[in-house]
Amino acid sequence: MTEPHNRAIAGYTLHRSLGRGNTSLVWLATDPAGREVALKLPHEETLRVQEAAERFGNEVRLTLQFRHPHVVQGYAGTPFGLGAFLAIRYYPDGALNEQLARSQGRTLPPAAAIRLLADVASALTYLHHLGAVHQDLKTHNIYVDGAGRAALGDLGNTYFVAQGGQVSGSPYYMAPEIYHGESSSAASDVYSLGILMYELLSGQRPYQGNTYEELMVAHMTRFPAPLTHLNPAVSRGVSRLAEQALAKRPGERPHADAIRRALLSDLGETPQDEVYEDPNTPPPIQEAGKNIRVGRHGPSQPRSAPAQPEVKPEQERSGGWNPFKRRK
Ligand SMILES: Nc1ncnc2c1ncn2[C@@H]1O[C@H](COP(=O)(O)OP(=O)(O)OP(=O)(O)O)[C@@H](O)[C@H]1O
Repeated sequence: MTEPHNRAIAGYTLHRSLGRGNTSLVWLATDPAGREVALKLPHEETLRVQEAAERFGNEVRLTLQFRHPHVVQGYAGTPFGLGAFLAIRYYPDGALNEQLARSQGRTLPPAAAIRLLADVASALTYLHHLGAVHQDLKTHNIYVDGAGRAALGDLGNTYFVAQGGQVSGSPYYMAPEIYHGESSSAASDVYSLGILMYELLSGQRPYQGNTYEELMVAHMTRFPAPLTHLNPAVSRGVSRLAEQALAKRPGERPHADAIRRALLSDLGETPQDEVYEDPNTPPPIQEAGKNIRVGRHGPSQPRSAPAQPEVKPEQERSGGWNPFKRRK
């Protein structure tokens, strides 16, 4: 795909367009250090509309601020203005929804799916530890590397709960309380993770609908078939966990970290505590048998107030009916 661009970012060489989202056009580029990156350039329309510009700025700031092995790594960026951009890690296979589309309906082997889910649960554990909510967990926003490890991206709608932010979400993944008009929370992210568990382990989303209203009714009133019925290779424990994540009442859902631990146990591993670096103190010396540091965790700088994320319709990229028009 070669799409025209009229903005050059000093030090970056653009090679080809990787994809187009609602907010930006994403290029494969070489950065000043000679590294291949995915370079997000906001559309002109994004820069013109204040809410959209703030959403992009929010994504830039939080992506550069957060450091976690399962959150897409940000390298450099400028949040606002004509020179706005975000350089992030490049994933040659694209987003998970694109990878799944290429697999033509074949489900991932359960162990591979559970590994991805544990990685995403780990990313959510980190965000929730910081007091943030992602709000837009879905296959479009997950990237998988060549080793089969997942990272959560697209922090445009992420905000710190204590500071407030606009509620948003994608109808296939949105928790019942969000349909009711309540605020997002760690529990509503966990609900979206429950949807993702169904999707990756059974090959289908648990709730279907031809309109926003049908989806709303499904999320609020229906209960999906046990995952073990849809895929006998899924363990009872994981099947039960997915049901708990989809509890209608937010207070009845497990925390992301409990899901992470249960998924790792299902893989036969002993889950360790995640340790997050305090950016103001030097890293502690790790003792044998104690907590394992799994990466450069913790914000890379003291947290600053994020811009209020924009709430806007999301494009249905596959064409046809667009259930995302009625986003909250
Ligand atoms: N890090 C990456 N590595 C490889 N491809 C990427 C990467 N980031 C984005 N892409 C490609 O670019 C497309 C558009 O990216 P994305 O959905 O993040 O755009 P956006 O406009 O910022 O988001 P939104 O549509 O949610 O506003 C993706 O579907 C994917 O094909």
